[in-house]
Amino acid sequence: MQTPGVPAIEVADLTQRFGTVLAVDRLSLSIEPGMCYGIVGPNGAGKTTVLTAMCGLRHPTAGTVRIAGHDLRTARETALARLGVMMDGLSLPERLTATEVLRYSAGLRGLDGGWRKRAGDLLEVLGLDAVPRTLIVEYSTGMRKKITLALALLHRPPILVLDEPFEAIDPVSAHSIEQVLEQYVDAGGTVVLSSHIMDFVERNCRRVAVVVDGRVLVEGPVEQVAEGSTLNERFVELVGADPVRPLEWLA
Ligand SMILES: Nc1ncnc2c1ncn2[C@@H]1O[C@H](COP(=O)(O)OP(=O)(O)OP(=O)(O)O)[C@@H](O)[C@H]1O
Repeated sequence: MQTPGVPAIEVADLTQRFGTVLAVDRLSLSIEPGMCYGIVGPNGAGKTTVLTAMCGLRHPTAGTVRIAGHDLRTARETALARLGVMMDGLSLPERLTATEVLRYSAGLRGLDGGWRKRAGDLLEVLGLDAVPRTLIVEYSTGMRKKITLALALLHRPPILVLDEPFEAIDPVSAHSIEQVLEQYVDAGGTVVLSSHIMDFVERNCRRVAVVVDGRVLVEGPVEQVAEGSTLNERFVELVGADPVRPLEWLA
């Protein structure tokens, strides 16, 4: 599915400033093809900002992003054609149903007729086939997340970039999504995702980067980063959690 030896995604010295805020600080990552790669970190650490730059949705202040060897600045179209993206805030055609939105996307991408079977399968496994007449504007947060995932997979890209794919997703749907991602990686696909669900990262990701204050604090195989603890325990240890002082008005 991808060229051996060429990283699926390579980020070098990525820096992102928002005014006086340094959201990402010379961050570098190299993600080999054919694995699920997790990016974890506390709120505001810079995970979404890194994924946004990986998808070419914002030009970073500095640094480079290569997708399958293609520099996003000089070969943007070729690079982005390899990606399926699930990010909050991506606009959707609100007055269409799920099937219509998938048909619209297939048309824009010039996909051959095989998209119909894939669209039907995706709607079924994501449980969106139960509401065929519902317009996107009427969707809940979790349903929007699911249709965005279906759109990300429809053209069978070799690389998926997913920002918090399980946020607002019910446990049954989360189980289905996990199985879809497993199949995708088993077939040679690369998944790069951010998540606060450490259990998922531990079960499914081969490597993980712990990002704090826009920098990579630790990176490596999940078992190595966890150092014999659970990833959750190790995360709290790494990030540092002070005990919450007693709030007298709660007593
Ligand atoms: N568009 C923006 N304008 C200004 N500041 C921003 C913008 N986007 C992000 N930031 C800031 O950049 C920093 C990193 O934010 P980011 O959303 O990347 O963190 P995150 O790790 O994804 O957090 P969370 O886990 O809460 O989703 C934060 O300080 C945030 O306030």
